[in-house]
Amino acid sequence: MTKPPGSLGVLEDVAAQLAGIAGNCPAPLPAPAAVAVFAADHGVHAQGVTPWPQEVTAQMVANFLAGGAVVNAFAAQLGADVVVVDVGVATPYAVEQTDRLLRRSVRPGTADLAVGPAMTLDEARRAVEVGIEVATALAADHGCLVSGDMGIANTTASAALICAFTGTPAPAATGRGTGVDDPTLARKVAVVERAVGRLPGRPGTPEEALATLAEVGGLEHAAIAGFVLGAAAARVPVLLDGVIAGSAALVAAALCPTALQYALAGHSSAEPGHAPALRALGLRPLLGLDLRLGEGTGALLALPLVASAARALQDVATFDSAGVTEKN
Ligand SMILES: Cc1cc2ncn([C@H]3O[C@H](COP(=O)(O)O)[C@@H](O)[C@H]3O)c2cc1C
Ligand SMILES: O=C(O)c1cccnc1
Repeated sequence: MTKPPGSLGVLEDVAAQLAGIAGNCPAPLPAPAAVAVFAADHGVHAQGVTPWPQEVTAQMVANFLAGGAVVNAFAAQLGADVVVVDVGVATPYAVEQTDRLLRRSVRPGTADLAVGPAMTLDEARRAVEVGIEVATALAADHGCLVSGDMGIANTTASAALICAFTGTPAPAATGRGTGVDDPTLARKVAVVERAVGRLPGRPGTPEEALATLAEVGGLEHAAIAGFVLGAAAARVPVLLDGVIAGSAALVAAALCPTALQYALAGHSSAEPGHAPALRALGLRPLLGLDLRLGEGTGALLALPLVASAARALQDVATFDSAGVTEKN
């Protein structure tokens, strides 16, 4: 390529990764892209770990379908499709059925992870399978999958998963989520500490990973883990969003380590657990914008970078073809 070797920095790694994923060089453009917003509720909401009422999850599902959320704005900017996957929203919502809403509820929200298992092993497995199914279907007509999440209180479950899988102490992995005050943050840390304290230790096997997910995770975390597995199986790149996706990717990595070779981290979230999660995954975030929203927004913002990396590999002339003299 007509540029000094290495001059595209991290984008060269991205281009090589895309070529590896496709098994072809140059890789196809990561287009069209589809963001799947996995929505679910959390029994741990009862512990007062977030100021937002639980019904906001369902209300945001309606907002996503109406096109009114930030993820819709960013997706529109990039020509990406948005689908919403209900894996366990607790509040009923009345929306017109469209093919952009997949009703795949495993249960109407998890149980309170502060006091016992969030879900059964079977429910965790079924939610993982929803993610695999969605990724498989989207990969048939999309060149890039993007993870999104919606679930009031889900940063608490994310922190618990990150502690469980990386050994990070609860105070270092637990953050302010939507912007909680000091007393609420202290409650969150205590809840995460207590939940992780019930676990037998760091999960090593896939069975232990599923058990950890069932004990302290969320239904959307399970589905996003499956989404990563499904994207890898379909040989399509999957762009990960923030701390919810990062914690879910830890589950995916424990279920199938090679699956993470198909994943890119779109950005580094302001939530403190995200950095140790990405470190454990060996993923370098493409953007650092102090975002803390979720929905897939940070991953979508990184999509033009990934597309440009692929485009450069496709379009840029070689020294030979352009008649440019090589360095001495
Ligand atoms: C209106 C609104 C839109 C959102 N979109 C994403 N989240 C994000 O915030 C929630 C997690 O934060 P916490 O653990 O503090 O509850 C999740 O729903 C996440 O997707 C939202 C939150 C709200 C309130
Ligand atoms: O990192 C994220 O995706 C995030 C952070 C805070 C709240 N919701 C999502």
